[in-house]
Amino acid sequence: MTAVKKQRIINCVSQLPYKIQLGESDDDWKIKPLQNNSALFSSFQYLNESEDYEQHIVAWTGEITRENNGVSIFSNEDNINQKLSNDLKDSKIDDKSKISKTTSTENPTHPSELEEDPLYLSQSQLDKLDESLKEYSSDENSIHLKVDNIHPVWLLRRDQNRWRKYAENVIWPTFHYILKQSAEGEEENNWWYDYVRFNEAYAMEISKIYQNGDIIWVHDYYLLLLPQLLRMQLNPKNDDKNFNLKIAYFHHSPWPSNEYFRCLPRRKQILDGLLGADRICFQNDGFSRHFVSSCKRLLDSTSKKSKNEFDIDQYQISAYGGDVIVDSLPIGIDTKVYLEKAFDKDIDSKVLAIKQAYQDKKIIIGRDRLNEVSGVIQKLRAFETFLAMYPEWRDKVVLIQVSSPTNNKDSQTTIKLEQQVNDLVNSINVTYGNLNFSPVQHYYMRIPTDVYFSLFRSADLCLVTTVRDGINTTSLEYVTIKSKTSQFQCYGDPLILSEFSGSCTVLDKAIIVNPWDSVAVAKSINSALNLTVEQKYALQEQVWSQVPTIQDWTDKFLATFKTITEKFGNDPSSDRRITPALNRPILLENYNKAKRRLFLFDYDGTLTPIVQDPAAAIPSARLYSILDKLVADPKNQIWIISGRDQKFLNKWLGSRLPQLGLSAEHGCFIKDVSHEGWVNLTEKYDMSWQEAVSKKMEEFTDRTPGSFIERKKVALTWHYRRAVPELGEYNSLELKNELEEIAQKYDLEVMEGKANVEVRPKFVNKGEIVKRLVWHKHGEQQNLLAGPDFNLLIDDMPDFVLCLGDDFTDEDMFRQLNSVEKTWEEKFPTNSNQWGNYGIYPVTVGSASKTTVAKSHLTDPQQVLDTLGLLIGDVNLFQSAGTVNLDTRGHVKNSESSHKSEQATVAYALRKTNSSTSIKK
Ligand SMILES: O=P(O)(O)OC[C@H]1O[C@H](O[C@H]2O[C@H](CO)[C@@H](O)[C@H](O)[C@H]2O)[C@H](O)[C@@H](O)[C@@H]1O
Ligand SMILES: [Mg+2]
Repeated sequence: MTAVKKQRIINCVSQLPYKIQLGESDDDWKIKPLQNNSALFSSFQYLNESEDYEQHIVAWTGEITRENNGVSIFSNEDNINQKLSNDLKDSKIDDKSKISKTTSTENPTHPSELEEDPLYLSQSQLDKLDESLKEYSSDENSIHLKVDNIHPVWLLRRDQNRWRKYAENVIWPTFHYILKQSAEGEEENNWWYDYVRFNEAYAMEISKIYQNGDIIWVHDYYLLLLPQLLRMQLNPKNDDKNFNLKIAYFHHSPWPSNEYFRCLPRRKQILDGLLGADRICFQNDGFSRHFVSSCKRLLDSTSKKSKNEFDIDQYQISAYGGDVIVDSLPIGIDTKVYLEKAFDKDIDSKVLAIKQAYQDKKIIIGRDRLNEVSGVIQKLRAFETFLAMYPEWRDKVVLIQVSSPTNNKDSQTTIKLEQQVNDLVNSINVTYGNLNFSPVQHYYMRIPTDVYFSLFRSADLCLVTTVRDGINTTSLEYVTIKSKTSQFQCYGDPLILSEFSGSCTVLDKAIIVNPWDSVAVAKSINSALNLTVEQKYALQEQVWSQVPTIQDWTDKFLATFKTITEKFGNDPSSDRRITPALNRPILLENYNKAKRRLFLFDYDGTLTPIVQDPAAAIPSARLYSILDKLVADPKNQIWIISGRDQKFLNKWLGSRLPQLGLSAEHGCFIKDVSHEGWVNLTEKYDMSWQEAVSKKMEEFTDRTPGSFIERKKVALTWHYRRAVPELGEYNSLELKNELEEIAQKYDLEVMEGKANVEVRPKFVNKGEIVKRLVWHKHGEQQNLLAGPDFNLLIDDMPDFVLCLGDDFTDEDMFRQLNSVEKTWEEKFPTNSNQWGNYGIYPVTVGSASKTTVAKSHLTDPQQVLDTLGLLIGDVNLFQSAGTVNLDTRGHVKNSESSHKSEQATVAYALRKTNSSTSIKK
């Protein structure tokens, strides 16, 4: 019997669940488990043990450190943890000398030492580390997370935490409603380029292991560009119909309202990056709604709401018909493991120690990261208010607050926050404490899990006052631990939970508070501490039933994803092809190698952004400068193929740049490169239709305030951008229907443009123009009255065609180019280039989910100009994501910086060998 093939899942997370350090010798790798992100890691563990799945994990190694003068960063942390453990064990926790001041971590391996050490690892060291990691991660006997298939992402540049900067300094604050004073300065640009590289490095690693049918599951805000990059990297070969790229994304953090999200300068690239996924899932429906509204506002998407199989709201986001599913599913925890681990004998003795230390006192526990949104300040203020409002509790309640440092612990903001916390703690302890007792015990450190469990078990109340988070697993863990009876009566002690915490949408039966209202929180603390045993138990029963398990979360997520991919996969009416972003590095390589380049540009919405008034959509200085450079290269032929009339195109383009070829009114008129005369291709056509169409349009203009008619030589355009949107849209459909009747009579085409309806003769269109321009001897004068020359040899025609357009009328150009490519494949099968194609790029300008026959997309005119700037050498490759080959240090492969870095590695190794030989001597 053949074994059933397991479904492969490639889980992509920002960092491996391990910390890596290089010891004294060159191959002495030390690996330790990472403490945070335990909920997600439990899901990995679950999948690793599953019989149905074969899991692969792709993750960055995190900052690899060196042992500093024999002092391990691990031993330092262990020392700190040991200190708190000892405090608890020795019942010294209320020793005045320790509690009056905040305990904080001191870290002897300061990051600056790492900055100066660019970690020049030799290939053999890397191989050894790879091996050690694989051994460590799959070690059956160890207690850390076991992962059978681990694929580390190497990024070993100087200042390794550069890879975190954009995510942590720009995205994270915005997602948590913290607006930093920031501009698109050079520093932020560099962070962005690193962010793009970080995502690129993942795409590369995944492309090495990807097999058709795999589920790729991307996690959180470090990897927002990855879904789209994967669509670019993992394109089907030769339009393989069985190719089935399945990408799911889960967002662990909050998603902000559009008002905040749109402050991000790279907002469109971010949305576009994410929309490469088939499904985008959030912690709760509020976040999903924010995301949908960002797509609507920024990408002109529409959305349809329905329910999924678990009765959860889901949105089908469509921009011009393409679909991405957006929904929510709050993450859970491994309750079984918590219940096992928190109740072992060792922890019993620690609980006993704490209980004895606070024999006659109620214990309130708080455990948060120390950052601007965890609400530690709000908690302390509320506790202070509580002691002021309820004097009867003074000396009878202790708040043990454990605040763990974040990666940003050395930032000015965190230092200031730490100072504020210290001041508040001291002020409360001075006001309400005495010689023997301080009501607030603050520990600024990471604590080991046994201490964490013992504190939770000892607590009479847990206080979570976060002002914003994705989901607060601390509250889930607390409720879980309180669900078990034990000798220390820890069952059912209540939880006070902030209404701004993501978990409050899950644990809505907990005691919910507004952390900004310290009086209300103080009252809730008082009521919670006064609950009778029966009340506590009743409350606990309800809250406990709401805790989601990680197993359930994983199963539900995958089940829903299966339904989504199967439903769309089998539904013939659904066209959910997501158009990959244009692969800019390959385009650049192709451009540089090409000898005969043809550019076919639409104008409005492609070279200039759409604006209210058509007369105001004039070329920018940047566009002129790009066109100047493009036309100056004799290999290039540039054509603007637009719906605009000759007058407009002449005025703004032709008179300034006579080298441009122009086509006006959707193919009705044409003017050759470097010539002045126009030819009217509709000259012999009966124009009596104009009267009937104009009359109809006038009728609708009267009915639609703000609308107007643009009269060109041949085509007529009815614009409604300045009308009330709903009325404009509604009347445009009506008008279109009525015009169709006239169109049949005169053989016209009625086109729905961007907030317009246009009419022109059917036999001319942009595609016809493109056909004659491609089937033409490159560089030679056009015979404007003759058609395409199908007898040409491939070497006479362009070997690079970049066609850009944004709306429906441009699809004719793309369709034509696709057909040219097909014909060339048949006619000239041996003449394809090194990438196996003919250098033809039909590119739509708009979102990834737009329905189009183009092969790739660019988001907007700004990205169009960036791409053209890239070709003429004005723009850096990392202005926006492409897909680039990177070396292990994060340099573009074969680039100058990559070579320099390689040389430096060799020089470093040599220096090391020399110095060790001279010491030996
Ligand atoms: O083929 P194109 O070059 O893209 O031209 C298509 C139409 O573009 C113009 O209208 C559109 O752009 C205006 C300016 O941004 C905007 O106000 C309007 O709502 C859009 O529909 C132009 O006015 C038309 O003549 C072109 O046919
Ligand atoms: Mg356009």
